[in-house]
Formats: sequence, C-alpha cells, structure tokens
Amino acid sequence: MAEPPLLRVSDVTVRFGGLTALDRVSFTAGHGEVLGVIGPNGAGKTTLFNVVCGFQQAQEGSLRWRGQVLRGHSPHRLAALGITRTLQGLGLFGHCTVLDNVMIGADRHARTGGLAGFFGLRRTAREDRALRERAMAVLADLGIDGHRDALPGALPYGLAKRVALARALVAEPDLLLLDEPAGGLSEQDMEDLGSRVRHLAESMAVVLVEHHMDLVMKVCDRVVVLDFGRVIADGTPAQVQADPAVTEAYLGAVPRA
Ligand SMILES: Nc1ncnc2c1ncn2[C@@H]1O[C@H](COP(=O)(O)OP(=O)(O)OP(=O)(O)O)[C@@H](O)[C@H]1O
Repeated sequence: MAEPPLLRVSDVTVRFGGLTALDRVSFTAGHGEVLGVIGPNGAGKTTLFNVVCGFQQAQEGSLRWRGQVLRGHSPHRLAALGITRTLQGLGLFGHCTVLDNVMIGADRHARTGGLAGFFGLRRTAREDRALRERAMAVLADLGIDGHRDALPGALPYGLAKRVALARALVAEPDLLLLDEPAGGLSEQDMEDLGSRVRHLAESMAVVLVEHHMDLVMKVCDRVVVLDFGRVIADGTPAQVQADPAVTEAYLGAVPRA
C-alpha cells in the first residue's frame, strides 16, 4: 500500500465570528516536496499556518500526520512530531546568544525539552555537548557559525533570519513550515534562501507561506492558492500561473483592499 503523505489537511474550516477564514481547505505535503501557499491579503494563509502549527484550532476538518489524526494538536508538541517552523519576523530571544537561540530549538532530541532543556536543568553533560555540536553544525551549514556568541540584534537582518532558520533545523524536522521567510530580505539573501530551501527538501518536506511570487514560482514543486479562505488552485507553479481563477483573485484584490 502506498505511504500516506507526511501531512494531510482535510476540509479544515475556521470561522472568526461571522467570517469564514478557512473554508474546507484540503491539501497534502509529502517528503522531498516544497509546497507553496499563496493568496491575496486576507486569503487565510496565516490562519492556515496557525492551524498546522496548533496555534489555532479548526472548527471542522482534520489534520493527519503520517496517516494518524492529530488530536489536541498544540505548538509545543510540534517538534516532538518532527515538525518545526519559523515565524514572520525573527522570533528570537534578544538577550540570548545566537548559539543559545539555536539550542532552544532542539528539544526534539534533548532528553528534557522546553525551558528545562534550555536552562540545562536536567540535561546531562553528554546531551548538552551533543546538542551544542549539532547546533554548531547547523550554524556552520548556514554560514553563520562565526556569529555564535553574538546577540541576534547585533546581526544584519538577513543573518538573523538565518539564525531563526537554524533554530528550526536543529531539531532535524521531517516537515519545515516557513511563514514569509523572505520578508525583509535583500535580493541576494532571497536567492540564498531559495537554493537553501531546495537543498533542504532533499531531506524533508517544506511548506512555504510567502508573498514573494518569484521565490514561490522558482522554488516550489507545487503551489496551493487560497482566496477568501478557499483553495482555488493546487498545482505546479506553471499550472497555477496559467489558471485564470488565480489571476482574477490577484487582480480582484486591488479594488477589494
Ligand atoms: N483572530 C482573528 N479574529 C478575527 N478575524 C481574523 C483573525 N485572524 C484572521 N482574521 C481574518 O481572517 C481572514 C484571513 O486572515 P489571514 O491573516 O489568515 O490572511 P492572510 O492570507 O494571512 O493575509 P495577509 O496576506 O494579509 O497576511 C481575514 O479576513 C482576517 O481579517
């Protein structure tokens, strides 16, 4: 029997009062795949990201991870499942060094997770050393190991974004969720991000919620397009670009805004 996709989102509906932010949204994300989620302002992208992360509960529908329904899905259980995320902006601890920020992301592997793991309360010296080595390896892979002792605020934005990515990668996820990773990046940083995401997809699935169309079209294997909370297209970049419903959603967004 065929393996189930890593993540299956089925008929997810989220309402805020009278407003339906997500309307029976379904899609899958599979190993080795970069899936883009796009849509005009207010289409439901952030809400969808929040549902997958467990920040937001869906009123209807389900999430399946490796074929199993996720119940009581919450953000602090994500890394243990093998799912990590970067948020819009940085989300880093300003008073912690780059290395400590990255080590915080590793609770999937540390024996003690969360804050206890972070403060080293019950982590053994050996676990701590292994975690430090893994964090340093991820920093080196992203070309920022030279900044391990810096505070994130002292780094240029593009490098600080890489720290946020390193923190998501140190837990060695099977699914990486990126919420607007290109926001605030220079052209060059965006190029680097694009090749990095392609490289990452060799060992995991990546879901990319993004406004920068060039990046999405260049990097994604498949693109899901939302409009008014509904999936209006799901296909390759070429297919969604040629889809009149997608063009209309984006053109229609101008007077709507
Ligand atoms: N907590 C909330 N309470 C009420 N309405 C909300 C809430 N969060 C989102 N919405 C509404 O749900 C809809 C979808 O919003 P969402 O932020 O998910 O869209 P988006 O595609 O991420 O938009 P953008 O591209 O502008 O970030 C919008 O109409 C928004 O105003």
